[in-house]
Amino acid sequence: MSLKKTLTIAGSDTSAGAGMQADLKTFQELNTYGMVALTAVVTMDPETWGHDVTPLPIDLLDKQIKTALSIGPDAIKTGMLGSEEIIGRAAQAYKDSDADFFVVDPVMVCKGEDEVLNPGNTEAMIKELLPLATVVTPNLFEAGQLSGLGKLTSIDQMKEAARIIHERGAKHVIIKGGKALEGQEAVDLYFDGETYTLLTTEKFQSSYNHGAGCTFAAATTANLANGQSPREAVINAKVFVASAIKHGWKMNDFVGPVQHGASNKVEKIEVATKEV
Ligand SMILES: Nc1ncnc2c1ncn2[C@@H]1O[C@H](COP(=O)(O)OP(=O)(O)O)[C@@H](O)[C@H]1O
Ligand SMILES: Cc1ncc(COP(=O)(O)O)c(C=O)c1O
Ligand SMILES: [Mg+2]
Repeated sequence: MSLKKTLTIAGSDTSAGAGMQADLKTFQELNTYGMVALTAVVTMDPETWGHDVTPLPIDLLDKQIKTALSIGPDAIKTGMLGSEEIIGRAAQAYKDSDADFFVVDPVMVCKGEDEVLNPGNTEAMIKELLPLATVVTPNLFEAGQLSGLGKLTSIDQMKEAARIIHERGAKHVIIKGGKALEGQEAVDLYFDGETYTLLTTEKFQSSYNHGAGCTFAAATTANLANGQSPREAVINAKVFVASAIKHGWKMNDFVGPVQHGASNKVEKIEVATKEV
């Protein structure tokens, strides 16, 4: 049987835990043929690990998308897009493709929420990406922005945010409580337009989880391409990422990436589900 093809439109994280590197590693672990159209390159200052984002020329992105679409991806994922123009290109790429699935990881900032957002990007994601999304995978902060509710701190607020994001066109919404939601467990909320389901694992160490979000969305993309329903795809993506976080490792004094292959090679973490 031939492999399903998965395409990420995303940035390069030179430290290789997140971004298109995480996507490709995950696509490979989950038995798809992973492809990339690169938007930007993120480099780090070795002394401070301060991030520097260098966008690629837009015509180079256009050429990559044209090449990748000619190969025929079955599912497309977006990661760091960075500008309204690129958000528009990602939306158009999905429309121009024959892909059946579009997974939008609405990356707004790399880590934390202390950086200034570009409000134009959020507006463009709401207008151009959400109406096309098979699944959208915001973290707590991004869900607050996409819903317009601001800071979210409870499951009830996450449900309200998921309802609004669904109303804005995303067919399936998963809000990652993850490391940001208080408590002993890592809780994500899944909404399919009818039912709210909590997906829960133990909360593992939070120091070495760089790339968790990208890995989760990439696993969802590969699972959809391989025929899983959106519900199965997100549950199994959480198995994949929770295992990767448990076995995350210290890279240097600043960062530790998840271990993308842990679910296949070390252990599979169980995910509990509960309707709320
Ligand atoms: N410390 C942790 N232990 C277990 N799971 C976690 C932990 N931190 C995040 N996760 C899970 O990893 C996935 C990615 O979430 P998160 O790290 O919040 O995303 P992002 O990297 O986009 O901010 C979610 O399924 C979340 O619940
Ligand atoms: C290129 C790129 N994309 C996406 C992200 C977001 O990563 P995460 O999976 O931690 O949300 C980062 C963070 O460093 C990045 O460098
Ligand atoms: Mg993220």
